[in-house]
Formats: sequence, C-alpha cells, structure tokens
Amino acid sequence: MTKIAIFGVGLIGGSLALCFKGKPGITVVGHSNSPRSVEKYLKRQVVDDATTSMEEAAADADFIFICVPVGNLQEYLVKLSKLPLKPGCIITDVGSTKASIASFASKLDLQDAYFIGGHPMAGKEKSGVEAATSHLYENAFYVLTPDESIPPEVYERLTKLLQWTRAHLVKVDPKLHDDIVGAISHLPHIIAVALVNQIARYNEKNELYQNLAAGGFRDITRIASSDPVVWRDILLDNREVILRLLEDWNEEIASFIRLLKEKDGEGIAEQFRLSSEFRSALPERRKGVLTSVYEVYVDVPDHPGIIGQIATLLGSHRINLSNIQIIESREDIPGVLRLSFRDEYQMDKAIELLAKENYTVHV
Ligand SMILES: NC(=O)c1ccc[n+]([C@@H]2O[C@H](COP(=O)([O-])OP(=O)(O)OC[C@H]3O[C@@H](n4cnc5c(N)ncnc54)[C@H](O)[C@@H]3O)[C@@H](O)[C@H]2O)c1
Ligand SMILES: O=C(O)C(=O)C[C@]1(C(=O)O)C=C[C@@H](O)C=C1
Repeated sequence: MTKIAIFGVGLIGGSLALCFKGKPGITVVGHSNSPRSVEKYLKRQVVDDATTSMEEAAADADFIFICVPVGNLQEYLVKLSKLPLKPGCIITDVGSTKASIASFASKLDLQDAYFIGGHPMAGKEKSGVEAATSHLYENAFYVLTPDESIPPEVYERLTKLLQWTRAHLVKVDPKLHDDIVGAISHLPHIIAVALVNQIARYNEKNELYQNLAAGGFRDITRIASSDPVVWRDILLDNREVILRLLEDWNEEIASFIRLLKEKDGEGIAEQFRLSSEFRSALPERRKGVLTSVYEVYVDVPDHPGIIGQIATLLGSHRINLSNIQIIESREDIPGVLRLSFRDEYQMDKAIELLAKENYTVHV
C-alpha cells in the first residue's frame, strides 16, 4: 500500500487528496491540528483517515504533501525532519512561492527523506476543504523544483504519483518560478484587490457603483476574493520580486496617463491591439489561463423556469453541469446563463444540444 499524508487539507490539499483517494493501492491520511477539521475531512470523505497527530500521519508515509500557507511551510518541514520517517519518503509542498522553501530545505537534514518543491498552477478564489474538487488540476501546469541532489528515480516516483492529478508536470528553477509567478499571479492579485478597494471607497458615497458593476468588473476582480492569510504569506515571501514588478506596473499606468493627457487615440488603441494579440495567443481551454473551467454562455429569455428547463434538457442527455449562473437578468432584458462543465467533452455535447434546441450559445 502507498501511503500519502496530507498536511493542511484545504482547497489545494483537499483537491490533491481527492485525486489520490480510491486509486489502486493508495491510502490517504489527512492531518490538522484541530480535531474539528479532522472530523470534517472524514465526514466529507476527502481522505481515508485523518488525525491531529503529526507523528501518526507521517509514520510510514511514502509521500508527504505540505499544503499549509507559505508562512508555515518551513515550520512543518522542520517538524517533519525530526520525526522517524520511512526511508526514501518524498516530502513535497504546494506553496505559491518556491525560492525560499527550496533554499531552506537544502540546508535541512532530512535524513533518508527527500524534499522536492511543488506548485500546482490551479486554484480558486475560494478556500477550505469545502472548495476542494478532484478535477482542479486537470490540464493545469504543475511546477516541480527538484535540486541536483534528487536522484532521478526519486523524481520519477513523484511524477508517477502526480499523474493522478492529470496536470502537466514541468521542472522549473525556484527563483525563475518566483519571477514568473510573481508576474502572472501575484501582481494580478494585488491589482484586483487595489481596484476593488478603490471602487468600494467610491461606492460608500454612491451605491450606484456597485449596482452598475457588470461583466468587466467581475472578470478582472474575481481573485480579489482570495484568502487573506494565504495571500499575505505569498506576497511577503515574494516581496522583492513583487516590488520590482510594481515599479514596472507604475510605468505602465504612467504611460496610460500620458496617452490620455496627450489625447493620443492611436496610442491607446495600440495598447489594446498589443494586449489582445498576446492574450489570443494563450491556449484557449487550458485551465488557469482564459477559463478556469469549461464554460459557455447561453442567451435566455427572462422567464420563470428557464434554468430548470436547460438543466433538465442537459441532464436528460447525461451531460453533467458543474455550475450554472445567471449573469444578467433584468426586466425586459434577455438574461445570459453561464454554464460550466467538468471537461471539454461534456461542454461540446451541451453546445450541440443547445444549438439544436435553437438557443444562442457563445463559447
Ligand atoms: N488558493 C490557490 O489558488 C492556490 C493555488 C496553488 C497553490 N496554493 C498554495 O497552497 C497552499 C494552501 O492554500 P489553499 O488555497 O489550499 O488554502 P486553504 O486555506 O484552503 O487551506 C490551507 C490549509 O492549511 C491549514 N492551515 C491554515 N493555517 C495554518 C497554520 N497556521 N498552521 C497549520 N495549518 C494551517 C488550514 O486549516 C487548511 O487546511 C498555500 O501555500 C498556497 O500558497 C494556493
Ligand atoms: O484561479 C484562481 O483563483 C487563482 O488564483 C489561481 C492561481 C493564479 O493566480 O492563477 C493562484 C495562486 C496560485 O498559486 C496558482 C494559481
């Protein structure tokens, strides 16, 4: 039996547990310091077993995943290094920064265990085990940062296990990881939060701001609802990279200010052309880039029961919806439904069926 121990069964740890649980020859044990969390993991059947004892969770584990906030990773690694671990045990983490933990691990005596840093490039603005899903990592990139001391056989053992996530595994140097992820993940989170807080201030004086906020605001600000503690730790840990990126950001904004002051319409349009060109070169359906799930939009007349009708139509053809949401539904204005699916196959089946029933579908 392969034993996997997961420390911190939240969104990321819980989703990993769901990828591994029930797979042949695998048993998954979850750890939390809190007895109530342990009870919750078991009740939600995310793990096979759960405990508040670190020693018990780690004993005989073949793989240990540390899935706690970045600020707690080092403390967990130290505690684990003092426990009697199974020889050859692979310890990995899922932290959104990689340089500091890689450097820390390289100086720690892990005896017969190995540390390989990891970071799945998929997530959500929601946190906790309640938000965990077995398909979170499907098609996403999953970064691994083995150093030169890791024998190829050990690295292969981890990559073999991670096949269950259906993610694309990619080796990246930890510092390079932090530079790139700082730009494509950490900076956007700061921008989203700053933007929401700016608008929230205006809204205190006039609630029309909130009422008129539509798709544009929603699309750029979803990640502003992310977990405060998780993000506090990420930003502090990648502080130097992010400070550099924010200086570049100030320059981008300053150049927009210049274009507006100079009424340079061609310059403004050029900025939009450039961004659109880069964005359309991104792979359309890869998780974590343009869509976090497989989604389509359906124009619907605003009348009672329409959601039920569509859900029933799809259900009767065995198409599984993972989410359904009304984007806009006001008196006399046709609404738009956002339908989300687990995979491309389900989505394509739905598009075909809805088109046959004369619905207007936007992909
Ligand atoms: N949220 C994302 O989109 C995302 C994506 C990839 C990686 N990550 C990384 O994954 C890790 C976990 O993030 P998450 O989104 O699953 O968060 P989460 O809040 O859903 O889960 C965190 C888990 O750690 C536990 N925990 C929290 N504080 C703790 C503490 N002080 N000591 C011990 N345990 C503690 C919680 O009980 C929970 O089980 C973080 O390191 C984060 O950087 C997050
Ligand atoms: O989709 C989201 O909500 C995310 O924030 C996921 C996201 C990202 O920025 O893309 C966030 C943090 C990670 O460490 C990896 C992925």
